[in-house]
Amino acid sequence: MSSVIIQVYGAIQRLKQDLKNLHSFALELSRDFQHQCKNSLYQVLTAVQRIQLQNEAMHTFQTKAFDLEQSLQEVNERYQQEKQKRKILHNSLVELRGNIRVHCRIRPLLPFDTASGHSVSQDRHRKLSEEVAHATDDETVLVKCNRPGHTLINKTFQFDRVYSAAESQDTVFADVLPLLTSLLDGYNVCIMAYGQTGSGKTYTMLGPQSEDDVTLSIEDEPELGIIPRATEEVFRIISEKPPGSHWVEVSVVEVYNNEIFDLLAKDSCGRVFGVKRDVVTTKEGKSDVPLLTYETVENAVEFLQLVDKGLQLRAQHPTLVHAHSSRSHLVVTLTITTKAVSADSFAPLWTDEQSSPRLSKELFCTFPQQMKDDKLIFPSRASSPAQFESTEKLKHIKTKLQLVDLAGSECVGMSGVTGVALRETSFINRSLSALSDVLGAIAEQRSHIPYRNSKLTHLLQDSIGDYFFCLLCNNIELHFF
Ligand SMILES: Nc1ncnc2c1ncn2[C@@H]1O[C@H](COP(=O)(O)OP(=O)(O)OP(=O)(O)O)[C@@H](O)[C@H]1O
Repeated sequence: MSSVIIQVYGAIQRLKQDLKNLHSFALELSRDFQHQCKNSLYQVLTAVQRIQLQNEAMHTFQTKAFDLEQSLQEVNERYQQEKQKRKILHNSLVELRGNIRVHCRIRPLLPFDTASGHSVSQDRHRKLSEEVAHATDDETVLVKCNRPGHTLINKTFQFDRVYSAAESQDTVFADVLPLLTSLLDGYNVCIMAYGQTGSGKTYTMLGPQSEDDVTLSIEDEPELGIIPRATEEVFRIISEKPPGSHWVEVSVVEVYNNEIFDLLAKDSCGRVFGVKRDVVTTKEGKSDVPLLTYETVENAVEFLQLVDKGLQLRAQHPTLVHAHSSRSHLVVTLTITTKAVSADSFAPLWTDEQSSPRLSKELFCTFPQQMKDDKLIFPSRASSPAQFESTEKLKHIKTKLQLVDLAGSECVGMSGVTGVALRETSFINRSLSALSDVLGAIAEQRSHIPYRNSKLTHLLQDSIGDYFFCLLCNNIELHFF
């Protein structure tokens, strides 16, 4: 019996020991578990805290981004408003100076003016070697009219600006520059050189002409004229606009004996040859030359190469005064197409109040019919930019820059021309006279402007109607007095 009790007691002791072991194992387990839970909880809490911090940072960032976006929008709106104001001010300034402006350039006395090769009389030799016209200030030219059998008369003529013989191509171009900004603002612009044969029209518009290759930039040839300089400037302005928003097409024509010749038309071998074209008025009242060749150009170099090709075909004949006289009017047209990004991207620049007739400008007209000291009023017309003629539906707006090197005017009686040359001279003088009529009609604000009286004025109709800038070139002789 006692051995049974002992066995039971032993079993109870072992069970106790097992229970004790189990208990301490359970304790250990629970301690581990608690520790792990604590760790996980800590990690979860840290992660939550991090997320909270990130959320806060995100929120701050979002608020800042929103603020920045708003101020960017405000700045952008202010920039657009300032841009509109700049356009208004710029174009008002251009208008205040006059939609039609006539500047006079006197060219220096050159060696060939007195060269013995000239078949001129002794009397003319004497007159040629003395300066008969000079600038008395930057708006006045004094001309000594000293004709055989007449008493010497000094006449003064006033222009918007007079350039003396010493003034550079740079100075002349500086006055043209603001018009190019207007061009990109949606106005058509016409810049032309008018004057007697040999007076420096081609030099002013293109630069010195050589038999060699065309000069391709102002760095290579500082004497470059208005045409290459204006093109460089147009491409410079375009480079500041969004890529692909503007493109430029070029046409080169000459008006010879009242006929229009396309100087960029190519034959089947790709060679350029002058093809006769006609000018018509479209149903929108614009001038257009059907089938005229337009070449797209990407930069001023490409443009000059094209113009150079066209120039090879231009009619030239020697006159008594000038061995390489251009006998045709050269019209280089840059058509700039602007992609309108939105309906209001070409919002009107003028309010009604602003478009009311502004300053009238007094000019002495310098064209043959008005040379007899007539004082004409050239009002500043409140012309609308070309874009206004487009409806909102249109996606593209076209503006034209027409650069014109007119044929030399000659006094038929004094130049001694005969035959073909006489015919050329008579056509040249008739078209210049038609140009004078058009400008007179615009100046007097007549309801009918006789653009169609000559192919030259018909061709230039759109640009003369907006901004017209004429450079009256003078050499030492002024035959038309
Ligand atoms: N401001 C100037 N400075 C230096 N040379 C000039 C200037 N103006 C003109 N010349 C030179 O005078 C000559 C005649 O000039 P240009 O060919 O430009 O005359 P034009 O008016 O175009 O003549 P035409 O009507 O007969 O073609 C050229 O040799 C030209 O280089």
